[in-house]
Amino acid sequence: MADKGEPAVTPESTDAAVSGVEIQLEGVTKRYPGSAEPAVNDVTMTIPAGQLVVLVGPSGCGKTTTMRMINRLIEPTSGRITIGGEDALELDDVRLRRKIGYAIQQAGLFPHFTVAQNIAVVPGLLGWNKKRIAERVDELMDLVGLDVAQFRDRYPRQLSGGQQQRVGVARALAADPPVLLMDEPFGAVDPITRGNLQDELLRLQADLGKTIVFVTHDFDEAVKLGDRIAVLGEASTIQQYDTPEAILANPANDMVAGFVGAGASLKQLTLLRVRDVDYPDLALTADAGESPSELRTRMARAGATYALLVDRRRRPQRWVHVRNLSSATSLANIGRSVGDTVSTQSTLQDALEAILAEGGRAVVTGTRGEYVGMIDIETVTGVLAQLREEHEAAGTDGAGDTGDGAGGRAAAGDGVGPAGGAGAAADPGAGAS
Ligand SMILES: Nc1ncnc2c1ncn2[C@@H]1O[C@H](COP(=O)(O)OP(=O)(O)OP(=O)(O)O)[C@@H](O)[C@H]1O
Repeated sequence: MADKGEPAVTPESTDAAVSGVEIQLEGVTKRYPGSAEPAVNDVTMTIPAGQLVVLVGPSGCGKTTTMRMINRLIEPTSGRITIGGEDALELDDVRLRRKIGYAIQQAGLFPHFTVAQNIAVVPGLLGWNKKRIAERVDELMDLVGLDVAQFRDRYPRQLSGGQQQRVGVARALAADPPVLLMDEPFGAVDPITRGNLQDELLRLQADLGKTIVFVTHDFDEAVKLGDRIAVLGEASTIQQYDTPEAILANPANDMVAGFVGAGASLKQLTLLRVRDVDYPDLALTADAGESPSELRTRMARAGATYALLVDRRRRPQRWVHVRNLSSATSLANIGRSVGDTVSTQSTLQDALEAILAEGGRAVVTGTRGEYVGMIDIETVTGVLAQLREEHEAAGTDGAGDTGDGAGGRAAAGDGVGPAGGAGAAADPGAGAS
């Protein structure tokens, strides 16, 4: 039988060297002239040093206004903002530019400046010498994945949207500020480029450990990027400020639940990887050199209906059913090929897709593509149940999707092998490999 033990959830820690500083907003309000209602009303929040905090909320709720008060592009009407303990209002322009990088949608590049000149803007304002600027430009282009020789002297119009965004991020990082403000920086690019830019930002942040305030109205982007998410309502009132896991498991109110949307439990699966959970090593493996009769004996002894054929490097090749063996003279060409596999690096969301495509369980491969185990629907639903329990114990009642439908299906098949095959459910003890 498949192992029904509680899956251990052990998300890896992200121990970047922190170069960021804490930002505090205390009772910050912005009233635009002529408006009866404040655009931002009495916001108090702490953005911890070295974390990526996402401000997310509906259009017009005041996200941009809140962010732009941090770098004083907008002056607060009242309240206090400190950056690394210093009052933002008391920072002069030079210190402000050194401390805070700023990246916006469509990059906001100067069209008549080359890539290098765009990246060099802040270092130039700070009075760096030419050599130091040139070195920094090269270093940053490399950091954001732009080939120096190819792109240095191009103009923004000669770049794709994604390349422009990379230049925008490089420019924001130019003076190595501890704080980075990013206002929908990936809002104007196609979904694939957007996913790549998000991955790169996560990679960069793992190295840089900046304090990043990131504005978006895309909740999925917030879940993917945020160490913490602030869900904002009208006039930037904070509806919930917590980790993505906690918000997905326990939306604080109907507004947050609406924003989280359907499938909240399933979204949590993007936060965990296969290597974070216990998946059983259940398949009985064989290589093509073994004789069919030997394998049949081993399968009978283990009570297995299916065996997994692996190549010399233990990479999964095909599933062989016990009934394929009676007439076979060799294992070379029998069975059917292993379908979607997942790696230990895959997210549980990707694993779930493979499990569903494979009818209940999927083969897990290690870093060299070798067989390391099987992950099944019970493992995934067990993780969801455990996350829910943890968050229910910690907080308010969950308002999201419970994922019970998938849990109901999980009880159906215990056999090891390509589920959906008639023999799969009758596989009592495939423990050996
Ligand atoms: N310069 C301004 N003068 C007057 N009202 C403004 C000004 N800038 C923004 N507002 C108003 O303040 C409110 C908040 O705007 P803000 O741009 O901060 O929202 P947002 O959440 O960033 O919106 P979006 O997601 O659409 O960019 C809106 O009602 C907007 O109309």
